[in-house]
Order: sequence, then structure tokens, then C-alpha cells
Amino acid sequence: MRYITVALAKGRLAKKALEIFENVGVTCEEMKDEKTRKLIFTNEDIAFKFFLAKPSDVPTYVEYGAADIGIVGKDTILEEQRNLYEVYDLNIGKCKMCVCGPASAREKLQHHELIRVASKYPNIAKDYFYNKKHQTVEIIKLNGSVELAPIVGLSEVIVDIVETGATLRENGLEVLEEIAPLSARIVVNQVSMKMENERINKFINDIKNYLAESQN
Ligand SMILES: Nc1ncnc2c1ncn2[C@@H]1O[C@H](COP(=O)(O)OP(=O)(O)OP(=O)(O)O)[C@@H](O)[C@H]1O
Ligand SMILES: O=P(O)(O)OC[C@H]1O[C@H](OP(=O)(O)OP(=O)(O)O)[C@H](O)[C@@H]1O
Repeated sequence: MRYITVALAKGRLAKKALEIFENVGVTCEEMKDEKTRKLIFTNEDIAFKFFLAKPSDVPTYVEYGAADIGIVGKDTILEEQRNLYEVYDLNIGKCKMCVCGPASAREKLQHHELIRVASKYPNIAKDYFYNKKHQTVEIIKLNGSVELAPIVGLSEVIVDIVETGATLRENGLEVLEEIAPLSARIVVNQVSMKMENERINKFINDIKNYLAESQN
């Protein structure tokens, strides 16, 4: 039987996703070993392979068919703009994409002033400001700790993920505008969806049923 390959975004989503997999019998014990340097894991009994990748690379592996299925945040799906099917909302890793900054930036946003926007998500920021708000801004790409940007004067605002709001609060920033709700999604390669329809649908349905039951 052909192996079904699953790419998981490493970091905070992987652990929760693997817990769900375990409950539907798609397990991989070896992967739980946090010290392992191995990159790909095989469960021969069910003909599944699993690998962990940088979140932003998961849509790439899935578009090219190097993975049949991916588990990745909606933020990354929106940012990477790859051709794939987004088939299911796992409802884990819930957070929001927001425009944030000091309270003093609120007016600049309202008056469509030419401001600088720092973000790990330049495509999401561009789409929001250019296409939805029709506001010209300068977008500056950063790779992490984006909340620093307005504090040190690199930008007036940021576009970033807000979960509890603690990072904003501790740095004197606030949510100024909400862009989109986010959560982890199952994505599928477009060819795999046709060629391995039965096995992929069973996997997704088992997950749906498990999550529905566990909510009761
Ligand atoms: N508080 C949060 N901060 C960041 N991401 C969150 C949060 N809550 C849920 N997520 C989701 O978890 C995903 C992975 O986040 P994680 O922080 O593990 O990786 P990352 O630091 O964004 O990855 P990278 O190594 O590419 O910088 C995000 O894409 C998002 O969908
Ligand atoms: O609302 P909160 O619960 O505080 O969570 C939001 C913060 O968490 C994420 O950062 P992460 O820890 O992934 O680090 P990074 O900024 O380096 O990406 C995100 O970019 C925010 O900074």
C-alpha cells in the first residue's frame, strides 16, 4: 500500500495535533521523543509517514505533493498562498490576526496616514491594507518578536497574532483592528485528494467524529 505522508507544523500546534491523531489510531510513538534528531517517522502498520517542518514550509510540502496532508495555522495558509485544499478546521491553536500598536497609533490608522507596518506576515498585511482598507502603507518584514517594532520606533503598528493579549499588555500595546480569526487547519494536496480520496477522507472523518464526541 502507498504511504500517506503528513507534514506537521512544528511548535505549538504539533503536540495538540498528535494527541488528536493518537485518538483516531494514527499514532507515531517515536515522534513524541523530544530529544530525537530524526526528521521522518513511519508507522508501517497503517502505512503513514509523518514529519515536522517549519510552519511556513508546510504549505510548500503539501502543494508539491511531498506531503499528502498538512497540519498548519490559517495564518500560514493565508501568508503562503499555495495551491492546496483546506479541508477541515481543527479548532486548536485559536488566536486572531490583528493590527496592534500604541493607543496613539489609532488616529493615524483612522486618518489613513502613511505609516510603517512591521510583520512576520507581509502578504496578510498587504492584503489587509491595500485590498481591504485601500490604505497605502510601508510594510517591513520581521521574523519574530514583532512587538518590539513600535517600541523602538521601527514602525507605527504591527500585524501579528494575538492569543491571550499578554505580550501586548506587557509592552504597552493594544489591538487596534482585527483582521481575521485563526486556528489550525488540515490541508490536502490537490492530486492526493483525488488519488487517495478514500483513505484521506476516512482520516478526516475519524478526526471530525472524535472531535465532535470529545466536545460532548
Ligand atoms: N500565541 C500564539 N502565537 C503564535 N502562534 C500561535 C499562537 N497561538 C496559536 N498559534 C498558531 O501556532 C502556529 C505556530 O506557531 P509557533 O509559535 O509554534 O511557530 P512560529 O514561532 O510562528 O514559527 P517560526 O519558527 O516559523 O517562527 C501559528 O502559525 C499559529 O497558527
Ligand atoms: O497574545 P499572546 O498570548 O501574548 O500571544 C501572542 C504572541 O505569541 C506569538 O509570538 P511567539 O511566542 O510565537 O514568538 P515570536 O514573536 O518570536 O514569533 C505572537 O507572535 C505574539 O507575539
